[in-house]
Amino acid sequence: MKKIISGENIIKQYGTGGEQRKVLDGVSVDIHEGEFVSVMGPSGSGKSTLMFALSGMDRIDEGLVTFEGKDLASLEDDELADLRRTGMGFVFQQPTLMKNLNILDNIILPSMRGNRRKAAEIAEQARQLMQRVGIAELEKRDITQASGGQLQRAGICRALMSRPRIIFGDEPTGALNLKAAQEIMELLSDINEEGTAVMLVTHDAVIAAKTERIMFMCDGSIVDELRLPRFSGQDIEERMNRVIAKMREIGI
Ligand SMILES: Nc1ncnc2c1ncn2[C@@H]1O[C@H](COP(=O)(O)OP(=O)(O)OP(=O)(O)O)[C@@H](O)[C@H]1O
Repeated sequence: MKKIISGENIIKQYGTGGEQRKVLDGVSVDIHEGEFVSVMGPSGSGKSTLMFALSGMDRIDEGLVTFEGKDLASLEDDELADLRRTGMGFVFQQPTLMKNLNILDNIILPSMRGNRRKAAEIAEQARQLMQRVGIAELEKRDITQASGGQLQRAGICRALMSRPRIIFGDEPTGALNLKAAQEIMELLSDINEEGTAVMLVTHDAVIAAKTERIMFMCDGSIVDELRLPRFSGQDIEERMNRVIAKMREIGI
């Protein structure tokens, strides 16, 4: 499988002078086309920092991160922003939607910037995505008139507008109730099955157990990894037990 993102010996530190602390301490990781990956680990172990480093949201101090062979450090800020906008999609715990826009406009807004496609074409694509994720009827609604799960679906539509190669999700189900979280995971799994790689950061063993490759982080390093077959919807308990057993083995 072709690599989409490759990180080699990534070091990221925070602080100044003698107070510097390596939050990523020489992490190497590859994400391949179509992979469904999650990152688990204790709070503060560096999961979000790793996601920010691999997606170019944050500059690293040492090491190398490439996206489809392109060294992110060689890109100017606007080139990096362009690459993120066209090649990557982001889904956070709370979708950052604007209060003065309806849901459709929120979804299409980022696509209107620097895009030569016609507005009607962009809106049509957004409508198709809304249909696809089951929120077609919410087009004109204000964001205060939708549930957390519906807003997260809108956030996913927005992330999919550029037809990204990879979706990064930082606790994308963290603010949702169990049913909405399950539905969002099913949606991400379907999107992944259609060919988009997905990388999630999660604290939740049930979420991680639905992915196919779980990386475990501890103190700024990836200390272990568990590979699982594609989730069929049947064997969640056994998968969770494997995740939990691995966490016990590592001691996290
Ligand atoms: N901008 C920053 N400045 C200083 N320290 C930071 C900054 N961002 C993160 N850190 C520190 O880096 C460490 C790793 O943070 P990170 O958010 O990557 O952890 P995490 O594993 O995602 O944690 P959580 O599960 O709690 O979200 C933490 O100790 C955090 O306080």
